[in-house]
Amino acid sequence: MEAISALVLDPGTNTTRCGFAGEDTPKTCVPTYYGIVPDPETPKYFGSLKIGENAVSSVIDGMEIRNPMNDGIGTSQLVHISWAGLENWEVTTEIWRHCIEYKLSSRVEEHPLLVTEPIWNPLKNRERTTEIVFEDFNVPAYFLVKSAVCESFANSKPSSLVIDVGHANTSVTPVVDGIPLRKGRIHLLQSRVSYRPFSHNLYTGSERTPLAGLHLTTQLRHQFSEMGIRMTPWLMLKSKTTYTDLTNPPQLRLRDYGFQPHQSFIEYQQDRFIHEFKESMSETWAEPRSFPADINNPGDMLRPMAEKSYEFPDGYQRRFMLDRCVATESLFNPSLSPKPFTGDTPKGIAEMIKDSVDHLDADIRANMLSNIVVVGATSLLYRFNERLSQDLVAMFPGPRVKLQSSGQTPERKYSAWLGGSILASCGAFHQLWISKQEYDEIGSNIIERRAK
Ligand SMILES: Nc1ncnc2c1ncn2[C@@H]1O[C@H](COP(=O)(O)OP(=O)(O)OP(=O)(O)O)[C@@H](O)[C@H]1O
Repeated sequence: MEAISALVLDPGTNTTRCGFAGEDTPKTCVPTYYGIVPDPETPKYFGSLKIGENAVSSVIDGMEIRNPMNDGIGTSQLVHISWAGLENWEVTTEIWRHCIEYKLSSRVEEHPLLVTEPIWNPLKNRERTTEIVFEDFNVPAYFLVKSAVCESFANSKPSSLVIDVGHANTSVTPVVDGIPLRKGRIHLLQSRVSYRPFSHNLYTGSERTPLAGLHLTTQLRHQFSEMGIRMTPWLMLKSKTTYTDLTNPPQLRLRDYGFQPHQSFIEYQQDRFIHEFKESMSETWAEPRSFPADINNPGDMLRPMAEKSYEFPDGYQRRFMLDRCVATESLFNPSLSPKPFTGDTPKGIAEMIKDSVDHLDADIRANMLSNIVVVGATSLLYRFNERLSQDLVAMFPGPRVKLQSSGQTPERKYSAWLGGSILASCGAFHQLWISKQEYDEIGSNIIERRAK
């Protein structure tokens, strides 16, 4: 009889990844953003849900685009408008179900399920996730693992300082022997497994900042609108004429849908070309001297920065040089963000890492600094690691700072999923699964007892 492989679900802010344990990449990667169309017939969600790449890109009258994640911990934006406290979990459940049952064509009740979570996930969310997998999905067995632990395993470095540069967050998590360190204590992956007890007085040090992919998108959006660029998404254009003079743009020929799509839908579609710009044009400033105050007069550079041309969806072509680095520079130097922060300005990524390392027990500091694992899709920015390494070497001149990142794009993007896939398929992990029977006996708090 063919063995039933476990499923691995890695919910991120931008996309939710799912696939079978033991494989190298997730079978599916679905947007975590969803559409909601007002529909009096479906009061459960206060509208009908549209989940998946095609659904959220369909032009539907009144469809609003939302994201059930807020702050990376599975709470909904809806909470902020205070009329649908629990709807977020219902939507989250539907997105997970869509990944497993629709995209993987799998019967979820037949597979053990491993789910990844951020280190800052609060207990109520961990318990809610446990309820969903046992009550709604009826899985035979389940486990919840910290993303940073998965990422350390995916990079064959169970002791490492994991830097995850994602969509809504960039986080730093020290992991020692597969155990993430947080708030003064070691969070044991599972008490029954004999992870080596750690005797240091550790009161460190997972930190996070919103300086990540979404921040870059916001900064680029601001930069483009300051330049006077029309932000018309591809999907809404009937045809385009190429032009280079912003003062004399050709008339736009737009598709006529018979209605005006919802503003959130338009912005979601604008994000598509902004993401493309980020991925193909943006570059990280990694010169020995600081980023020039006047980008039009940069002075001497170690190596000249190539000019690159980009065509916006409406046909506007523009050459970009140092302005390709303005948004990315704000990841390290947030006070230079083109769009200022409304609240306190966060610390730059390198400074955040320094805070985390400074709180580490002196015994392990050097080990962490020479085992820095950089993951997350935003870390794919051109010269990102070079810049990060440069800043960290300046901050820690003594110890040997060594960054490690996979050269393979999927491994960098899906690192947490891949680590989950490795863990869930290894024999020793089998004793960790929480069974349905254990859940029935103890309830959702089993997660706190078995997977801290
Ligand atoms: N090659 C690239 N260069 C720069 N940015 C990229 C690249 N590829 C993807 N991104 C950006 O990375 C972000 C998604 O990162 P990732 O998939 O790690 O996030 P996530 O896991 O969904 O979110 P989070 O970890 O914050 O919960 C998006 O903002 C996307 O535009």
